[in-house]
Amino acid sequence: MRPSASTASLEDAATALAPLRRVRVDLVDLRYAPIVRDAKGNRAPKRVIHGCTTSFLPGTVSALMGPSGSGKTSLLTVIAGFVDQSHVSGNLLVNGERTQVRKRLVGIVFQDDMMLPALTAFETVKFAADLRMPRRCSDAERTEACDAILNELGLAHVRDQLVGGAARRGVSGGERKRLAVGVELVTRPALLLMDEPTSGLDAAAALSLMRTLRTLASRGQTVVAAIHQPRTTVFDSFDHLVLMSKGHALYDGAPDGCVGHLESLGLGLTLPPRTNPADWLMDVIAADESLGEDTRKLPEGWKNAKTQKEKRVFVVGDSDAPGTDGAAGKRDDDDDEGASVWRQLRVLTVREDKSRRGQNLTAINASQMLVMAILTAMFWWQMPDDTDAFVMERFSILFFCIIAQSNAVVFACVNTFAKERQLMIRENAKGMYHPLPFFIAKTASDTVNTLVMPCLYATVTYWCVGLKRTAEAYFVFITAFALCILVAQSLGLALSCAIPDVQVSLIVAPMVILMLMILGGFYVTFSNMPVFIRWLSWCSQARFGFTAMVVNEFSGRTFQCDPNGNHARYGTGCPVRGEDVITALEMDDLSVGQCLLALALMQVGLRIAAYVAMVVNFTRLKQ
Ligand SMILES: Nc1ncnc2c1ncn2[C@@H]1O[C@H](COP(=O)(O)OP(=O)(O)OP(=O)(O)O)[C@@H](O)[C@H]1O
Repeated sequence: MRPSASTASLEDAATALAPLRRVRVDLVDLRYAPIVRDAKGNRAPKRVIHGCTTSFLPGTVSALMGPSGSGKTSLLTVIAGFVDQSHVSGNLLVNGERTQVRKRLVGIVFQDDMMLPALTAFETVKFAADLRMPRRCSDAERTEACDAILNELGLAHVRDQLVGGAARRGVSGGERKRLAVGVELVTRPALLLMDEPTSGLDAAAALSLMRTLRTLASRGQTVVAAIHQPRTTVFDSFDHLVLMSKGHALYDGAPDGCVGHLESLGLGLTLPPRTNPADWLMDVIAADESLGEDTRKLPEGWKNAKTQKEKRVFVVGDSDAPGTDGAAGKRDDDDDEGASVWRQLRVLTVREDKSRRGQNLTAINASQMLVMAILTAMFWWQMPDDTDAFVMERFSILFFCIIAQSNAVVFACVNTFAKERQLMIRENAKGMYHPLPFFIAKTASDTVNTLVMPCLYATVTYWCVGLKRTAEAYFVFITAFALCILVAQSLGLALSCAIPDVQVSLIVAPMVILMLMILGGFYVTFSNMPVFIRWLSWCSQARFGFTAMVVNEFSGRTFQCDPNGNHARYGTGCPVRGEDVITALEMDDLSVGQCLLALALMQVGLRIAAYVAMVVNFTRLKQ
């Protein structure tokens, strides 16, 4: 890569896309049996790959083809090292060495490519480059490489267009697939694995993508694509075909030899004229699968085939594999890992912020805040501060502020994290970053973005309804409110991280927050709560936030008695002392400072709990 020049030339593209080294992968009787749970909850290994022996060579495009459930995706994830290795047996050889492919040398594109819809095509590739390119690369070199990649993949015209998604139209399906390839190319991987690269694309887009894969292979990349039922043109563009069914290999060799092999088995199989071979192969496999596992003919047919016996299997220790750099040919670039932890933190913080582009300060959010503020102001407008008739109203508006915003924040947090976590799991498995910088970046972004609208609402409400009119009281109120909102959000995040099922966390989180609200002391005073549950109020952020606000609002004040009112609840004296109100509400056991400290500790504790749950649940190697 050359350090200067802003426009990516063809030469730049060639360099940016050429793999760092050439890698040959040999599978020798590779088996994969993950532990699965049945309906009764019993755990047992499930044989997903039954013994696969094949070779993937640099400079070639190989296809793993087979019906749904044949094990194509599983084989790709096993090769990429994305599965629990204790469930894998047999040999996986990389340039003759029994080892896993180094993460920096492999790029994997999943069927459901996950990208952040609010980023542009260039930003998507650039963030990947910032996280994955060698540390010594300058920013200019990264930008140059990204432009070269976009040019090469035919994406220059959508460089500054948003990726988009279901809610917002962005790049087309074909462009999206190519962009997913581009994200992987930033590390110049030797081995590119793709799951269903052409699914959802029309004939022209599918062929164009295949041409791109061929170009990559021509530069020395080893390309392996799992594909279900390709069109004839796509089928013809492969160099190598592995036909699979229910974890068994049915054929392995040149694509044009596959039909001949099946026809030669003596099963009366013949490709009808003017038929797409891929369609016919799927029909033949479906018929064979319907015979049942013990009476199937095709797996046995391949085991006994002459071509199978003649296949040269690469052996352990043979590091002079033809067409590779050999195990000894390891290059310095291999050792240059991606971004440092500080760089990861910086890049992820910027990405987190950009990925929320258009989400926080939208017209809808602002309108929602305005409507809520108008409604609140209407009901509690400018309460007189010298009569006890409005003591109850002061009390209720404080709690309403907490409850109105906490629920919305928790729900938004669970929803947002549900979308982010799959991407995080994938990127973490690819070794793009450590979970800690991701979590810190998320916490920083959450803190800023979550508070803007609720604090605006609380500020407008505070002055409209006529709460204590001093700057100091407002400052305490907004601090208690902000901490309360942040703790509620952290609780939502901790629950999302602890409960891997999104649907369950969407049900549990609002229930927990409602429970904590009831424990806040507004609806039921603490002494009237059932003893067995009263202690839980010490875990309620609403209790601390509400107590801080009540003490802040009422201390040091006196209220004249309304002649028609019943002030007995707040003490016998008249005028009513604010301290008597606090005592009557059973909120005299904690000071404002203690409440704020408790909220701050809860915030730190919940974030730590969320991080631990995230690491335990989401950053293990699993897809
Ligand atoms: N971790 C796992 N736990 C349970 N079952 C698994 C696991 N991994 C794979 N399988 C099972 O292995 C079989 C093969 O799945 P795989 O996704 O590899 O098939 P595929 O050929 O890629 O299918 P498709 O074309 O539909 O994507 C399926 O029955 C799947 O349920």
